Amino acid sequence: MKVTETELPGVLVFEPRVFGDERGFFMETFNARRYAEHGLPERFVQDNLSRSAHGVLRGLHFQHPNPQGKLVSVLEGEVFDVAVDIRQGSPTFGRWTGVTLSAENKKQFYVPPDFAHGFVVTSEVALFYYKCTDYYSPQDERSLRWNDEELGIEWPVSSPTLSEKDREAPRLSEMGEGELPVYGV
Ligand SMILES: Cc1cn([C@H]2C[C@H](O)[C@@H](COP(=O)(O)OP(=O)(O)O[C@H]3O[C@H](C)C(=O)[C@H](O)[C@H]3O)O2)c(=O)[nH]c1=O
Repeated sequence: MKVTETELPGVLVFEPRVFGDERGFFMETFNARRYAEHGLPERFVQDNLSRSAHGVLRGLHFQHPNPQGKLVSVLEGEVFDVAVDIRQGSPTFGRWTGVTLSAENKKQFYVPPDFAHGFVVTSEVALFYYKCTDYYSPQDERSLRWNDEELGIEWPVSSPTLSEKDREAPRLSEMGEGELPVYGV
């Protein structure tokens, strides 16, 4: 398995080994012991699957408190996936990193707890599958504006389809006291 670090410490790209033959292919999509060797928690407690059409952007979302780490992948189609460091006091606070995930490249992206996460669909349809290190906690769910100028995320889709919640999300600078995680805590 190939593991690539990004410019944000802890945000990693995984490329699992793929065994192809005349029947098709086989790959292990998760192995707690092996992924823990690269710093991931062994405990993932919830798996999610969403299906979206071209141009749909889900995010930027995070839970605070009770943050979720997410190991994300694409089973059908292609997305541009983004992680944002929102930890107050972090040396990379407000920085983002993105990666193209697709059924074809079979890449996985690890977004640690206390990072905001979102993706936009760049294929006709995308099936988005991910593992979470903690449970969904609706009262802790927060949104961050996808096109916050201070983040400057270079989304490959200029006019995405958003939920009302995401359309109305605040900018990072508009987040109130206690709404953001603190680095090192
Ligand atoms: C996330 C979640 C949602 N729901 C329910 C709540 C709503 O009635 C419905 C749709 O939720 P939402 O519009 O928040 O779904 P997404 O926009 O895909 O949200 C996700 O999108 C970005 C990419 C993320 O990283 C998060 O995992 C998550 O926030 O599913 C649940 O029942 N359990 C869950 O874990």
